[in-house]
Amino acid sequence: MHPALLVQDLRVSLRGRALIDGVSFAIDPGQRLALLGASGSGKSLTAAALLGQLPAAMSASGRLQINGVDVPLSNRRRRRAGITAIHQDPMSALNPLVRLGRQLEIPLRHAGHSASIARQQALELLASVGIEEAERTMESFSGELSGGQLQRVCIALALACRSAVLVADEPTTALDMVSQAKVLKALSLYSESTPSESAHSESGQSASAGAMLFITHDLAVAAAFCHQALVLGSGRIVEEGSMQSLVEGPKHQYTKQLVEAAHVGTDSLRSEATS
Ligand SMILES: Nc1ncnc2c1ncn2[C@@H]1O[C@H](COP(=O)(O)OP(=O)(O)OP(=O)(O)O)[C@@H](O)[C@H]1O
Repeated sequence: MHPALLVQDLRVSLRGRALIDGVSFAIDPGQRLALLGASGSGKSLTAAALLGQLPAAMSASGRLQINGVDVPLSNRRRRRAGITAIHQDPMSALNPLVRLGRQLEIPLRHAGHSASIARQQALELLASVGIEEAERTMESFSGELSGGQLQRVCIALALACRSAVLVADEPTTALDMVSQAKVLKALSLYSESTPSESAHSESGQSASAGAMLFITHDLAVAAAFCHQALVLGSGRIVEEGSMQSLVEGPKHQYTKQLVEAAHVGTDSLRSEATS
């Protein structure tokens, strides 16, 4: 079996300066890999390279495979190749002139669903990410929603695409704790669903459970949500392994600090709650 996502020796440079320097990893179907690292370590550039969204001045080399098929890093039409993004900035993903319901229905219709099934699934996806007034939201334009609502619509849109690989860059930062929990649940259902359960079972298009690259600064969320972790430092991998081994026995200085800070945060919250 091929990994859903294979990245080998990824390099990104800008005017001869290496910003990403030989990053390699693989994610199997149904697995979630946390991409951790200090600010400026190269997380977003790694995601941008995989998504074909690097700034024009940068060049990328290396190998990218999705479900065993090579995808040229120069190819910008990644959704067709089976990789979709959840961006930090929802406005960049949504068309302000098209009703949100229509935007959600387009990938579902492309997958071969009838208009009524596509509408039903769009409503279900909105509900799954905690949008309470799903019917009204379907009729709305992006300018009529709050930042947190828009972020959840973007997540629903990414799930509607049902790609083999989902790249989520800090997908829950703008959300309250309740919404965050709902979104993480919806994302985990996406990565765990099998062909018979998937949104595309009707058309037979979806091949297997989704793989996810999950970029976050929040170790607690990563630990609860991801199976594997990879830590970047100055564009290189400085630590990798199972999420559990990373939390229980961090080796690199940055990872140790991250684990320590997470403990300090939890301990101080606990002592505040009990004092
Ligand atoms: N458009 C750009 N032009 C020049 N350098 C850039 C550009 N974007 C990123 N870089 C540089 O590439 C490196 C990696 O940046 P990147 O945005 O990937 O970091 P990050 O790990 O995602 O950080 P953060 O957690 O703060 O989002 C940094 O040194 C940054 O200064």
